[in-house]
Amino acid sequence: MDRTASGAAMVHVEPEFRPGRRGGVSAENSSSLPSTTRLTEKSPEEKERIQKAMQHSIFMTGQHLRLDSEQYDTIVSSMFPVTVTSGQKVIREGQEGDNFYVIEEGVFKATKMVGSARKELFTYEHHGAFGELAMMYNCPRAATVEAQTPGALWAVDRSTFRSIIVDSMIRRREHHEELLSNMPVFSALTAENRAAIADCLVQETYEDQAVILREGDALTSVSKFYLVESGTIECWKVVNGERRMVKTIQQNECFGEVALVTKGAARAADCIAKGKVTVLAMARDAFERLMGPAEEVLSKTVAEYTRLNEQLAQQGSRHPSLTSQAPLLPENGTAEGGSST
Ligand SMILES: Nc1ncnc2c1ncn2[C@@H]1O[C@@H]2COP(=O)(O)O[C@H]2[C@H]1O
Repeated sequence: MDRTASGAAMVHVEPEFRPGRRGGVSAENSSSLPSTTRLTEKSPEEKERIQKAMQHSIFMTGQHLRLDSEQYDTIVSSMFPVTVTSGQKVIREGQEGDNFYVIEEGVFKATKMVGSARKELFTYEHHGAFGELAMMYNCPRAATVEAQTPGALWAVDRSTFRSIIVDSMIRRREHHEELLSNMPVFSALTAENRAAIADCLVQETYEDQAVILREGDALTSVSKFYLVESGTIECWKVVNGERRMVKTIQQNECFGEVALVTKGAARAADCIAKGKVTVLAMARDAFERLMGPAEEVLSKTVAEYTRLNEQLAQQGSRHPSLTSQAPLLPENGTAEGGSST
């Protein structure tokens, strides 16, 4: 095994698919992928290396593409390692795109011809990703990317990349539409409304005790509305100076609607993951744009919470069923806005 300048191990492979290199070939999701795609099970060590490499890519962390955990896993399974030598051109401007690359290690310089001179665009210092534009827009490579040191990359080929993204988007929409059809809050919506909502939902996962919303937090432009896909949310609220668990929210139910419906009110309760939780989050602007037809249902929910809170406030002592060991809230912010997978 070779070592790069910084001493990290590099795996030498040809820049092509390596079927079944480690473990079995995963059949999951493979039916809609090109026949050339090999989904290879990655070892825990490889997964860690890929995850580390992807963390530094805005594109791959989903801020750009909004990959959910399923899409992310499929991309990881289809990745194959590529090693390059110093001076090697990984991508040539003007050529047809072959692969999308995530940097594990190495320095790479992107340049472009401007007039008769080659202009430096960007230097990737051991992290980042490149090569997505030609894949997504079916256009020639917009720049040349050359290794400045020996490097290690993870690559996804063009047709796999395209079909994972396109196919995952379709499957994700269908999955979301099915979930929405089981959620009472969406019962008044038309199929078209639901399809539009399905497209803008982003899956987020939270570990046990993660604080998703915190009572008293003001709404911001990145505030969200949440649908519980799996798991349980505990809602805690200060009532008469005492912090109590006031509600549990389960699969197919929603939370975070009160502040959005009452426009500008602070979050009315802490919403905390009980065990591992998966939610579908809807951005505030999408909520305001798309949830109009659900206004009546949402207003009823808000009225029910108001009634419940009045009842709780009138209770002289703690109701046993409403109390339990209150989880300590971390000092700093909530998970809202930054924990999509
Ligand atoms: N008793 C309660 N009063 C108000 N909101 C509650 C209560 N119990 C649970 N919640 C949920 O907790 C969420 C916190 O954020 P929101 O106020 O936007 O919306 C709130 C409701 O979805």
